[in-house]
Amino acid sequence: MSVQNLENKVILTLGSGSSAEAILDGTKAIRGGIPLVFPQFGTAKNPNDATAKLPQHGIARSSIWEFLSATSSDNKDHNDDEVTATFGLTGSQTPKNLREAWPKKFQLIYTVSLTARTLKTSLKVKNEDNEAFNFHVLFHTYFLAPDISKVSILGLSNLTYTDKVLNGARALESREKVTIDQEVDRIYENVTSDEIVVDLGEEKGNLNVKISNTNLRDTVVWNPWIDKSRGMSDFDDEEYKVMVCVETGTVADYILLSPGQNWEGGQILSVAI
Ligand SMILES: O=P(O)(O)OC[C@H]1O[C@H](O)[C@H](O)[C@@H](O)[C@@H]1O
Repeated sequence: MSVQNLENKVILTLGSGSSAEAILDGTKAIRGGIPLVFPQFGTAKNPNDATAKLPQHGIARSSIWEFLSATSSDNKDHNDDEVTATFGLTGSQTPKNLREAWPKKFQLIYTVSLTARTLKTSLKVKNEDNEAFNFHVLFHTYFLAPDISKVSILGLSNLTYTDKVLNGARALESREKVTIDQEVDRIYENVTSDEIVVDLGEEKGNLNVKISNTNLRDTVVWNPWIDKSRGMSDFDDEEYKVMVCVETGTVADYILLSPGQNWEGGQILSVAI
């Protein structure tokens, strides 16, 4: 496979990675791509948390964002070309039910940059409220893979994880390569390696995607497997065989942001060739 083909494949993988059953009319978050989780991952554990009334994964993935800008660079070596788009969301732009559930004043700026080999996504959070607030953030990236039995994830060994499939049991990852042959839903904490590698097990030459991050602490690995897939109306029953989510964020603990302060974090997906 040539570099160009490999790159096309990556773009195709990332760009077309939504479920055949995904709902695209805005009534539900799209099951694919990179849904943005903010300010709550899952649902709040504690009924006293300020985010306790929010639905699963919060506000950002089911709000309509405002397009802010687009820029592109045109270099001699087109491999260096970069296209960047920014999008904004404020508390007043979120659907009424979500605004009422979490009535904080905030501003989000989401920046997406694409080069031949990389996809960068970065989120800036500004607290425009009078009080500090807590939030989680997560880039819930779906990867399309030819065959889940050939997928492995590197860079997670020796990390402590919370296993949501086993009711939140905690354990230490001993494997160099994390593979998937059953339902997996784990939060790996304090990911010290700047580089997680998702080996998608391409048949003609391996397709590896490297994930590096800025200012994020945890990595979630998720595959719903057979029963959960059947229970999801916006996911085909067989699609668990061709996908994995490897999600970069800070979700084990909240990030506390004081009034007037900014926080920024992001991920870079790159083709490791
Ligand atoms: O079905 P959704 O709300 O999109 O969530 C999909 C999945 O997201 C994360 O990976 C969570 O760890 C899972 O527990 C959850 O099932």
